[in-house]
Amino acid sequence: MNLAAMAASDAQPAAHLRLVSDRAGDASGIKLSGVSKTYRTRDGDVPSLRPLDFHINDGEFFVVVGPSGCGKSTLLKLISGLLAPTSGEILVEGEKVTAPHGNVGIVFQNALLLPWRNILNNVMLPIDMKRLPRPQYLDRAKALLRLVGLEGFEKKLPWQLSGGMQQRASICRALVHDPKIMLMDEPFGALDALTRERMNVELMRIQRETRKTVLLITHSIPEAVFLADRVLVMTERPGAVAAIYDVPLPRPRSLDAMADPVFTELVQRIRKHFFSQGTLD
Ligand SMILES: Nc1ncnc2c1ncn2[C@@H]1O[C@H](COP(=O)(O)OP(=O)(O)OP(=O)(O)O)[C@@H](O)[C@H]1O
Repeated sequence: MNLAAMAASDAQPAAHLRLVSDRAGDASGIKLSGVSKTYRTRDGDVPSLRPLDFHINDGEFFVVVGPSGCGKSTLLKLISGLLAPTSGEILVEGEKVTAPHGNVGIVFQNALLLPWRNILNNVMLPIDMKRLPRPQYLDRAKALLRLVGLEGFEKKLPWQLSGGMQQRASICRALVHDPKIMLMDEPFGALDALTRERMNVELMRIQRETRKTVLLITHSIPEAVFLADRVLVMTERPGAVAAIYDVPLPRPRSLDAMADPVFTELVQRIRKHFFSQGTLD
């Protein structure tokens, strides 16, 4: 049975696990209308995303889970303007995305810090690349490093920091030009389990303090439920929306939230979308 059919065949979810619709018509946040992507290659077409329609609200923590190769990274590249959709339209803050734009900061799985630049100068990289006035952003870069607990490490080189610290620096780099939106592609996938949990708590705090809209991609269903206001579940490639779930856990959340019956029920429910394929943890 395919994922959509599986989702449809399930019994009606309890009220707190209900599928939710998008709040269309709002000009803020991110709005996708009929967005699809087919890669044209020498070996033929690779349909990667079927037409997607959803809206991410301003200030929302929105998490996408889906099987490997279903088009999650493609989705992120489309929203950042690094790729053009084959069909449809993406609006970020009410403006149509036609090219890479400054409304987003991106965090990848690996911190990708430049080894010859110290931490502060790595955080300042977008400012240097965009030729923005350095003095104006220097205090902001230092304040962000303070926010993520890296005060005193400004002059260190990346190899002198742990993996988790490097990833925190890369979050500062994504935020230094003060974008409205943070796009995160498996940001903690390369970290050990304990560091990853700590980074999740840290990330929620950063999002609360900076009030950014976050779109985060993960393979981990528990991580998705722990972090998200809403979780979008994708089908296998070409990816489509299988379901969108509200996460009604109160904020701020601590790791104790994972023991809440609402958390475990929601993890189970999302896992049902995948159990037959065994594609997620
Ligand atoms: N530049 C490209 N040219 C051709 N096909 C591509 C290209 N980039 C991605 N694809 C294909 O599109 C599909 C979706 O890729 P994408 O990287 O978006 O998936 P994903 O869900 O992020 O995967 P994963 O979870 O394994 O990281 C895959 O089948 C992939 O092989």
